[in-house]
Amino acid sequence: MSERPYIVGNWKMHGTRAMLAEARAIDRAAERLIKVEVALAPPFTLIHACRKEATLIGIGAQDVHPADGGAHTGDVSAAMAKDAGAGFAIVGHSERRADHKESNALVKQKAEAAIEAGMNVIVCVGETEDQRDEGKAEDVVARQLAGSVPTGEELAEKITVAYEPVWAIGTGRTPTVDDIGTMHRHIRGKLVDMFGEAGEAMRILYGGSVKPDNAAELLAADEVGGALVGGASLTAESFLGIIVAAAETEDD
Ligand SMILES: O=C[C@H](O)COP(=O)(O)O
Repeated sequence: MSERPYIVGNWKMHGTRAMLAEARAIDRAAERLIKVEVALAPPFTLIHACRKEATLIGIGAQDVHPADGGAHTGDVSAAMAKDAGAGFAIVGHSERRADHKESNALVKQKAEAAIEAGMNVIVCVGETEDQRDEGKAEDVVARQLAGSVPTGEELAEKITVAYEPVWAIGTGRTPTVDDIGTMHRHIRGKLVDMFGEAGEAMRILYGGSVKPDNAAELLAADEVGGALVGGASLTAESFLGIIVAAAETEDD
């Protein structure tokens, strides 16, 4: 893959202003960032401050509401997230699909709203353990892609897909490198079906228990263009360990 690896930290519901020091430290490791595209998705409450503290890396939102605005207590629109400093939005994370009963159709609306507001999107897909055990993982991911990813060749460069097997998130368990490669090739095929030639260049990230000590191996899997990192993105030390591993894959 020609593009630099894309390493995105998803802080989930972690972080007060005390965490800004971590964002600053990640940003200051500028010389290592040349070979790697790095971004953080802090909670909404820290987007503006992270954007001010960290000038080199991307800053994004973990979700957006599909509507432009209105009577939606507690929600944040794409335009509001962008105004706070977010350049991209994660949509369809399995925690939102599970905690908030988000359907594929809703995820697609959110992705469309984010793109309409001028942001890029990371659309998350991934099977549960039961679905994998039943041999349904590829079908589940195909349905999620068909239902959640906005189509149109001109949108391809704005969309990244993150494959996150639900059973690997926060568990310390990961699929084998072969299984990741198999699923990423499957996703690539679907993206080419959906976007034509433009689907060849779309980035596909792997997420689920990526750590400094397994990052090199996971990032080397077929069709893996980077990582969506949860727990190991919460300190600069561990996140930088993954970034360094990603940079080293580019040296090979
Ligand atoms: O968005 C990130 C993923 O859910 C992975 O989380 P994790 O690295 O803590 O397993």
